[in-house]
Amino acid sequence: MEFAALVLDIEGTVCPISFVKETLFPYFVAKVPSIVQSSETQSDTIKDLLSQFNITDKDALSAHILGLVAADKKDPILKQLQGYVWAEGYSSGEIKAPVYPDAIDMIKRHPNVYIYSSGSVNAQKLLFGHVAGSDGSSIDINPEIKGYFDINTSGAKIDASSYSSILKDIGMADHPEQVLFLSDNPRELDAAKQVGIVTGLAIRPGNAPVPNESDYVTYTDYAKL
Ligand SMILES: CSCCC(=O)C(=O)COP(=O)(O)O
Ligand SMILES: [Mg+2]
Repeated sequence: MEFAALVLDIEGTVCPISFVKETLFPYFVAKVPSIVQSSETQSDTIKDLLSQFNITDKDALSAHILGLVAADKKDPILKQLQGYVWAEGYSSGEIKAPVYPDAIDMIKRHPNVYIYSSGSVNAQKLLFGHVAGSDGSSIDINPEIKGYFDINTSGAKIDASSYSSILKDIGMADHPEQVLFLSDNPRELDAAKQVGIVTGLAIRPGNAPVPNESDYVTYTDYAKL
């Protein structure tokens, strides 16, 4: 096996960007106004997250949250809140995650797979716990994943220090050259490369074009990983 550990981004790497932008985000956006308006009756977790925005006026709070989503801000409070709201959609069966079949195979095949996404760890576990099967069923591939990292546990994905922290957490601080990080975002790859991690640029339908694509090792599928 070429790499001792794989660290995988989610959006644009193991599932299409369209799933996040056209399913997950709209589901959340549709729920925000009613959740904010009825915040007193929400779970303690949601109440606590809403209070962390420090905006008391409900209309202003809704507008703020919706603005963060529209701008695709990787805000740590927003990202946690989204996970709790998506939970309902996953458990009702309304949301199933279209993880690429070759990504599922890679995750099942490789013994040391870790996830690092801006989506919260809670949201990551929901996604991998409700993967769309070819027969319309929902598959849980969490047992195949060794660990999860997000911007709360490890920091922003464009900061090199986040990758140092992950290397330490997965016991690979002395062997970054044995770790492969896959992402569709070259800024994330550049940050990981700074600490010696090997990087791979995911090229998938719907991903943003990367003008300097030839500077990266590219993967259009994960059959060889
Ligand atoms: C649990 S994935 C939800 C997707 C999401 O909220 C997001 O911001 C995707 O970011 P990524 O780092 O996976 O590109
Ligand atoms: Mg991504």
